[in-house]
Amino acid sequence: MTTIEPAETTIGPAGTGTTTSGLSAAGTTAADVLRAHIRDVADFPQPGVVFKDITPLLGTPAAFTVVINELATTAGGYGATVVAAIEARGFLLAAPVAYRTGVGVVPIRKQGKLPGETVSRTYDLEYGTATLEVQADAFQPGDRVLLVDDVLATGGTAAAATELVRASGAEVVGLAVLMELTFLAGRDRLAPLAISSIMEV
Ligand SMILES: O=P(O)(O)OC[C@H]1O[C@H](OP(=O)(O)OP(=O)(O)O)[C@H](O)[C@@H]1O
Ligand SMILES: Nc1ncnc2[nH]cnc12
Repeated sequence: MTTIEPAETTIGPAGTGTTTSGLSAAGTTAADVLRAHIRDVADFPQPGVVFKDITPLLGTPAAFTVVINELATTAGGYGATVVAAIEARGFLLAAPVAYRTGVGVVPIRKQGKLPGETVSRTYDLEYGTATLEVQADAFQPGDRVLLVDDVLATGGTAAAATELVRASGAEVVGLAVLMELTFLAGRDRLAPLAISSIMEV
């Protein structure tokens, strides 16, 4: 496998010395970088929910690189042979993580989007109900699958995705997310699944 090291890029205000390695001389971590590029939106998509908007992160190449590299390191640590991307925001993260890690990416989509035979699960999330699907032949026997998403909240989405992968005959080695809303206890719901989050809220 070819190892590609991205060019070291300075991010943040000039002179802060934060780099794409995720660490600066001052000890800035990937969590610090992520926290600085998340926008809280009150009462979206419904009253009482504080929505964690990742669009500032997506729009800041150097910060995005730090975060993708961190997720790719996680994927390598789990020995993942394939990354499963949870629609929609998970797609934006899982594809570059798969590319960086040198593995394939499988889309886990909302209902009605995938052709051919699919496996599906309906679940509740922090603000509603949804159905996820994966193609029945998406995984090979022996695949070690890392689920990738932006947010772990109640864990409903990740639980459904885990069930889908297992029903397709593959092993889920873990879940990697940008952030975990700890007050919603998704981690407890998913136990004993291995979960890696860059930052906790
Ligand atoms: O842990 P949970 O309570 O299940 O919530 C987490 C999920 O909620 C959001 O997805 P959403 O369904 O809003 O879809 P989107 O990415 O298409 O916006 C988020 O991207 C996670 O997938
Ligand atoms: N508060 C939140 N912000 C962004 N995505 C979410 N998914 C579930 N809860 C969320």
